[in-house]
Amino acid sequence: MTQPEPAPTAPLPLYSPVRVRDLLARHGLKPTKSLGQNFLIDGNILRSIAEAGGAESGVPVLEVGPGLGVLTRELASRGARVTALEKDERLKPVLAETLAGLDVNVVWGDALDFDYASLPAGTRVIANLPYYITGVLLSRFMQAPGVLSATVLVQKEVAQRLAARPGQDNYGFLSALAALHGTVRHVRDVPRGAFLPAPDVTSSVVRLDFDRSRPLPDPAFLKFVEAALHHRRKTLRNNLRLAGFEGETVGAALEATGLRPDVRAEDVPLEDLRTLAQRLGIGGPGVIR
Ligand SMILES: C[S@@+](CC[C@H](N)C(=O)[O-])C[C@H]1O[C@@H](n2cnc3c(N)ncnc32)[C@H](O)[C@@H]1O
Repeated sequence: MTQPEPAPTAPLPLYSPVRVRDLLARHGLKPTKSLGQNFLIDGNILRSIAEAGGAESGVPVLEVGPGLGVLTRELASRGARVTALEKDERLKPVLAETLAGLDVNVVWGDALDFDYASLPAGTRVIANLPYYITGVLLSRFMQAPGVLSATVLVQKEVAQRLAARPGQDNYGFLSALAALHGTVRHVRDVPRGAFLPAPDVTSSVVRLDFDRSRPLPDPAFLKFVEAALHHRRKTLRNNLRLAGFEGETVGAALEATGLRPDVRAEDVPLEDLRTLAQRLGIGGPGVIR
């Protein structure tokens, strides 16, 4: 009697831990901690990042750090026009394998050296960011006129900082920067187990939408805000003095703005920082919007 043929089993998806381990082993790779290499191994999370980020047919998408290509595949299979920036050239043969048949523009090099101003209008950034350069990258996306939104996986603590308002825990320069460029929405938390290897902390997906109908904030004003919030728990007066402003001038400007002389930097609304900056002669037309 002949045995019935075993039913064909569906191949495991690319993001499954077995496939990810196999890819790494076959290419002789170990994730590099200093490059923030924590690879996603959870299909639900991948899909929710792609969906929340607006990866749709014909949409230009920028991904920083494609890694093994699992998120990249998800984005490209939805028809998005993906450009992916990757620094680790050891991943060349991996991406050649995992992105085979897909039209993805992989740019090899440091994302910190990329010219974000060259991105086409309507670009959506969608990425599981290397955590060690999250802040710098977010500020580059905010300041790139073509970028409409950034949907990114970041440490939960960074997500909280992005969404914080003056007077709240975690409020600081990153929160002010985000508020000056648009809005922040918390999409979901992501447990450590969704990555291989697991990072030390919980992560979150956040979506930042940038209002491109407004001019970009004046760089001098941004510098002023950064200085004002440098030691956020100290007084605003002290921070501005440390930044080189003369104590009496700051005192008079605080009084004229209706702020207490000992107001803590983290409690000052952005509108008041704008008024104060104008009183101190900082920034051009972008200061008041
Ligand atoms: C958190 S992993 C994300 C990998 C993949 N997208 C995923 O979700 O599984 C971060 C990726 O960013 C890459 N990377 C780190 N620093 C970079 C840099 N300065 N420029 C470009 N890519 C970088 C790492 O090599 C890694 O592939």
